[in-house]
Amino acid sequence: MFKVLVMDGISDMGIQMLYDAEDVEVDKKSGLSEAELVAIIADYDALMVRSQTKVTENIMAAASKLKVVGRAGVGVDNIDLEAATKRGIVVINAPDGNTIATCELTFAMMMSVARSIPQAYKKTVGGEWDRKTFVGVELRNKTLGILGMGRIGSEVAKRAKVFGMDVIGYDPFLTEERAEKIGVRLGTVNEIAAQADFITVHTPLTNETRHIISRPQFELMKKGVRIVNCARGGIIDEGALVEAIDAGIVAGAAFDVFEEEPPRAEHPFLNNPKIIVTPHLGASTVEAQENVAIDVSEEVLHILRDQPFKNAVNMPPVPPTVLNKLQPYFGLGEHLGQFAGQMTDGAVNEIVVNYSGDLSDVDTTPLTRYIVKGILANQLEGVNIVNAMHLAKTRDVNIVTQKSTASKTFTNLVSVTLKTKNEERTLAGTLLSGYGERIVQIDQYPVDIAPQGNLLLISHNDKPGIIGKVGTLLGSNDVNIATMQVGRKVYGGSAIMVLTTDKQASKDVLDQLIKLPELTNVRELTLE
Ligand SMILES: NC(=O)c1ccc[n+]([C@@H]2O[C@H](COP(=O)([O-])OP(=O)(O)OC[C@H]3O[C@@H](n4cnc5c(N)ncnc54)[C@H](O)[C@@H]3O)[C@@H](O)[C@H]2O)c1
Ligand SMILES: O=C(O)[C@H](O)COP(=O)(O)O
Repeated sequence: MFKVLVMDGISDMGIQMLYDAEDVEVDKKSGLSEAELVAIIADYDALMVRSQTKVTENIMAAASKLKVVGRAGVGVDNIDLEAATKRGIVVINAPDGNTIATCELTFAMMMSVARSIPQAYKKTVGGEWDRKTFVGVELRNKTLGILGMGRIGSEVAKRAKVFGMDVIGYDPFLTEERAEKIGVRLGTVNEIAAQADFITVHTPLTNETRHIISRPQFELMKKGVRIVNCARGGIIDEGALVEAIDAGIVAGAAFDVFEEEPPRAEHPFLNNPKIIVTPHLGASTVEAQENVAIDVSEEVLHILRDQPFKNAVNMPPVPPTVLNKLQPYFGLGEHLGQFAGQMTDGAVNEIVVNYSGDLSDVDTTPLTRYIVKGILANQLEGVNIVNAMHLAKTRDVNIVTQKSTASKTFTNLVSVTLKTKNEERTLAGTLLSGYGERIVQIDQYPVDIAPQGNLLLISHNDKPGIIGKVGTLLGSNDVNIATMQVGRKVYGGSAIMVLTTDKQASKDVLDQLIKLPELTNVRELTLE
């Protein structure tokens, strides 16, 4: 039974599939401190949060069973991604579900700041009938500058066009073709600052976007500009904004998000009549909350059940077409890794993976993760496909991927070479239609082995009678041989023998084997 901890009031309707799942037990909690979470998190396989719960390194360190943190929303700045990756915890988000809700709040804020709706409301309910103070501006024929033209920025642009606005967009990843398609002119941050009547930001908060609008940009702005932030606190420099309002440059601002949330009582925005504020409500619609909770619940179930998932934040996304093609090879990749890792002595400093045939025209990075996982699992505990590459990097293991279109014999072939200071070992495998995974080469020897269970990898000198000797010795020690493969290049030269056995040979049996004069090496491998 998997235990899922659902925090932050995530929609009950959205997580219904978790309640319905027979292999899942759901606990709903909210408002827990870091210490309280640390105390209970070891019980859980999955944690689901919105933006309130900070999923810190301390929480991850205590989360011995945790496989996944699901963020029911877009921003993952409340989750320590590095700590999660290090521990092999998948972090997923729900990137699409709250786009429209946030876009619509942005418009509500833009119109509110254009017409001073909150200020007018406050006076009216206070008994004043003030029709002089609140003369606003229209959106029509105004220039809207948008920083960040992703999901939300693009939806804002579309609606702005309908309002008759001229839109300038800035986004390093926005191509001219796409900008043209959505009717947006491309501009730099400073061009937007100089030309816009309204500016709205829709980027994540990163080192590049922190204070992307600050004093130098406010100095370029037209008098009467209005500023909206429904993305993340810190993208716009809060102190510089207040200065620009005081200097008469900015006529009004609307903020849903703050550098520190919730803002302190003395925050300068809270008593400034030109600034309207909401408490991070962008995603707070019934529809958005249901959408994100459904999306994240589906993904959490996939991860808990070891099924493929798509929205991992701490792993590159895998397009469905690529996933469909690669998925059948994941088992082979992991077994090749386990086999190669166990047949190699010493610290691996380079892993060379060559994909040929059917696999040469697809992004094989996800498959490489399975191979690296298999290799490292021999030396390290807690390796999985999330942290495998990270662990390899922290151990200075160089990973080289090569592709070759033609495989002489097989329609697909994956070869793995491990290099250490003293040796270089190669293993190759294929997926045969109707036969499944096969290992077809060990170093220079052609073989045909199903990679599973207990294996004995024996190097020997090719002499008559040696197979019988090994068989007799194992039989007399009650180790039943299930299959046997012998590979050699030339008669009488060095050769290998690969046996699958029904049970593991004991240390004593391995010692007896290596004493046979024809054997040069004996190694026991276990594939899971
Ligand atoms: N207020 C809320 O409740 C709320 C709700 C949803 C999303 N958000 C926030 O809104 C932001 C945007 O969400 P989205 O779903 O559109 O994300 P998205 O990933 O679709 O779009 C972000 C865009 O920002 C662009 N970008 C990145 N760095 C940039 C830079 N230096 N300059 C300009 N553009 C840059 C990216 O190329 C991308 O196109 C996120 O920070 C998200 O957390 C807030
Ligand atoms: O990044 C997001 O998705 C928004 O900031 C929404 O956050 P919330 O889930 O706490 O409303």
